[in-house]
Amino acid sequence: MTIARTLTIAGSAAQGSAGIQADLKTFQERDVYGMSAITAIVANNAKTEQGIFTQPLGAIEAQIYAAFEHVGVDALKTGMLFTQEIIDHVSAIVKEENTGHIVVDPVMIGKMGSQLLRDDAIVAMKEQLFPLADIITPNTMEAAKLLEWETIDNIEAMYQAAKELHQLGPRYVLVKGGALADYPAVDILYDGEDFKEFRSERIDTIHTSGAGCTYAAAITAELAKGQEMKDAVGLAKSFVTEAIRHALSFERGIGSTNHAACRNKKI
Ligand SMILES: Nc1ncnc2c1ncn2[C@@H]1O[C@H](COP(=O)(O)OP(=O)(O)OP(=O)(O)O)[C@@H](O)[C@H]1O
Ligand SMILES: Cc1ncc(COP(=O)(O)O)c(N)n1
Repeated sequence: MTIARTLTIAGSAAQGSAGIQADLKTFQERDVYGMSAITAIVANNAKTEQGIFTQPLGAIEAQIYAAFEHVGVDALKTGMLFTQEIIDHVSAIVKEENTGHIVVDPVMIGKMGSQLLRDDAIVAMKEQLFPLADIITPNTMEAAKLLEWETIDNIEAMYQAAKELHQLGPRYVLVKGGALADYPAVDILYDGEDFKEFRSERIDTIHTSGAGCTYAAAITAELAKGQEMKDAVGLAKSFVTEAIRHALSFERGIGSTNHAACRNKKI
C-alpha cells in the first residue's frame, strides 16, 4: 500500500491542541502518513519563555534526516521555529533535502499568549525560509508584523498584505482573517497574479487553539496527496471550519480545535 508522506517541523504543544500534536492528528485524519521533527517543547501557557525547552540543533537535524532517509517526504510544514539559529539550520537542510511541497506557517504568538518566535528571528524567517515556501500562511497579526505595519483590520488591507508578502518569494500567500471579529472568517490566497477568497461563517466560540496549525497541516496533507493549491486550501478550509464548529472546551479557558470533527463526514 502506498500513502502520501508528510513531515511537520514544529514545537510540541503539551496541552495537545496546537503544534506537533495538532499537525499529527490532522495528518492522521486526512489519511496521510505523519512524521515530526520537534524544535521546542512548550509546556507553558503564559507570556514568558519559562516552560519553553528548545531542542539542540543536532537533535532537530537528526529528526529531519530520519524522516527523509527512512521514509521520504511528499510535503512538509514548518510551525514554531522560535530562534534565528533554528530557522537558519532548518532552511539549509530543507533546501538541500526537499523535493516535495513546503508549507510555512509563520507562527509567532500562541492563542494563549506564548511567544513562539523571537523578534530577532523574523528577518531570518523572511529571508531564509519564505523563498523556499510553496505557501506561507500568516494570520493578520503575523502579516502586519512581517511587513512592519501597525495593524491589519480589514479585508482590503489583507489583500494588500498578500501582495506585499508575495514579493518575499513564496509561490502562494494565504492571509488568514480569523482575528477580524467584524467579518466572516475570510482568508485571501494570492499567487502573484490572481486572488481567491475562502469564506466561512464566523463560529461563536473561544475554543480555537490550534486552528492555524490544523489549517496548515491539512493544506500540507492535501498537497502531499497531489491536490492543486487552490483545491488543497479549499479542502483544508472546510476541515478547519468543522474543527472549530465542534471545538472542545475543557472548562479551563481557551479550549481546542477538534481535529476529529470530520471523521464521519466526506470533506
Ligand atoms: N471563529 C471562527 N469561526 C470560523 N472560522 C474561524 C474562526 N476563527 C478562525 N477561523 C478560521 O480558522 C482558520 C485559522 O485562522 P486563524 O486566523 O485563527 O489562524 P491563527 O491565528 O494562525 O490560528 P492559531 O493561532 O490557532 O494558530 C482560518 O481559516 C480562519 O478564517
Ligand atoms: C508549539 C505551538 N505551536 C504553535 C502554536 C500556535 O497555535 P495557537 O495559536 O492555536 O495556540 C502553539 N500554541 N504552540
